[in-house]
Amino acid sequence: MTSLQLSAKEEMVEKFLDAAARGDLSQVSALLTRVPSLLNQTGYSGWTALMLAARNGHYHVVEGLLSHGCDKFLVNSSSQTAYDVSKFWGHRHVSNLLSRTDEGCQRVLPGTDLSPQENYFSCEPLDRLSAKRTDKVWLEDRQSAPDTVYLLFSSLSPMVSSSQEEDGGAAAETKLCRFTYEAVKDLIQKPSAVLIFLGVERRKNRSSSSSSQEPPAWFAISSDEDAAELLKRCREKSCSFPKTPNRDLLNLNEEDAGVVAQARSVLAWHSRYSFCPTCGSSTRLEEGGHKRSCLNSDCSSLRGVHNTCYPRVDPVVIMLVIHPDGNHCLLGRKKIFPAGMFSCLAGFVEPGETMEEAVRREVEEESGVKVGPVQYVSCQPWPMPSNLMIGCLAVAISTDIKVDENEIEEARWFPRQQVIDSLFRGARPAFTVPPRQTIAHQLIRHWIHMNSNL
Ligand SMILES: NC(=O)C1=CN([C@@H]2O[C@H](COP(=O)(O)OP(=O)(O)OC[C@H]3O[C@@H](n4cnc5c(N)ncnc54)[C@H](O)[C@@H]3O)[C@@H](O)[C@H]2O)C=CC1
Ligand SMILES: [Mg+2]
Ligand SMILES: [Mg+2]
Ligand SMILES: [Mg+2]
Ligand SMILES: [Zn+2]
Repeated sequence: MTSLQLSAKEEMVEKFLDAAARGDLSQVSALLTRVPSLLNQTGYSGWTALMLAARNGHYHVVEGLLSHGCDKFLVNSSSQTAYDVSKFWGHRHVSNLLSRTDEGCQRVLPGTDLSPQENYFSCEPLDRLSAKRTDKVWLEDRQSAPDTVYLLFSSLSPMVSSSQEEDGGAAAETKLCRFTYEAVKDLIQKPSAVLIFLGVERRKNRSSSSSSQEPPAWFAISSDEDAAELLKRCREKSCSFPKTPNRDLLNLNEEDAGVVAQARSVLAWHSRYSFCPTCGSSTRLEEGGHKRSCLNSDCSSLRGVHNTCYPRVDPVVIMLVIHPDGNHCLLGRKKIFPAGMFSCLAGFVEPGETMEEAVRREVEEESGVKVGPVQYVSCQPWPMPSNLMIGCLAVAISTDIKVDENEIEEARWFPRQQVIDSLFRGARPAFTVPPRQTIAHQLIRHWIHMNSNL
């Protein structure tokens, strides 16, 4: 392609984007009829036509672009979708249009913003088929099927392969290494191995007529064989078992992260509950690795249903506390945080406590601030080892800060503008927010978007 042709093409893209930004629906439609490939193009700014129309509140252009089938989940360099942009600039009619995912659901829950909250570790690419966990014959059959996928874990880390940037920079992408039955069957047979049935792949195209064949099943195996020996099984050179899961497991794609959220939590439970918590006897793995039953026939855990036999989940509340003036939020830092980073306060829910009370107690314990209303926003599985992070917004009813120095090094009220600078502009922010994969980041973002039209 000559430079002349290239610039003509670029000119066409800019013309199209300009029409969308100005709200000129007839020009947008005319250009799309001539050049349909313009639909999801980005210009110099990195914004699509949908983002620009959403930025300026042009409802009919947004509607027109959606009817042409444009991709509403594309993001700009600040990781904002068109929906985020319209919410930020207060164009509620446009954000409602962009968030409409299922008209039927909105009739049942009127007024609810049903745009999916996409927290990292929350994606469910597998159908867990929990009813099949007790079907030993089916499980054994799936174990040895040629299309079955195995993930290999060592010390609670999955084997991954990382592609490096060409200039030797940071790891660009981390992928789970997948193995066949033939490649790992010797490991499965070892008595120390722990095997977990994770589920079967969800069919992408449900109407597909080739559905008589079962979709591939996925298993996780934890092995105590030497990690260096295990790595020799992988053909890719760049494979490893990450050493710092809190950091390294955040570079997976969303689907792999969703699978790891389940596998790592269940394996962590096995590694911590080797013996029966009720009587201390040995236990046996059952139900595709989702249950441990006591081998002592007199044990009371064998009578009735006992939660000690099933993988545990620890609920944790995590909250963004908003100042009574509506314009500041409370963030704190632990000593272990990277320099300059502040995050939402968080704490384990205690027995016999509601989520709202846990929010009020933890905030007061850690910062001395009293909290009134609490509102649930979204949640996130956090497999270090098995937390469910329950994300809330909360409104403060007192503002003096007195930190619990055992847990928090510093807590401060941050003005909205400083938070916006940290999230989006980042030239010289007063502080840094946690990475986008954390629900803490998403809660802070949610508050900024929610209030952008005040
Ligand atoms: N995904 C995210 O955005 C974030 C995730 N987290 C996670 O939330 C967890 C809880 O937050 P913290 O502020 O540390 O809680 P916290 O404020 O309740 O304090 C932790 C202390 O509580 C005690 N504790 C009570 N129940 C516990 C349990 N079930 N397991 C372990 N310790 C327990 C221990 O003494 C521990 O040192 C962290 O471990 C961290 O992994 C925390 C902040 C952000
Ligand atoms: Mg805490
Ligand atoms: Mg605490
Ligand atoms: Mg606590
Ligand atoms: Zn027992």
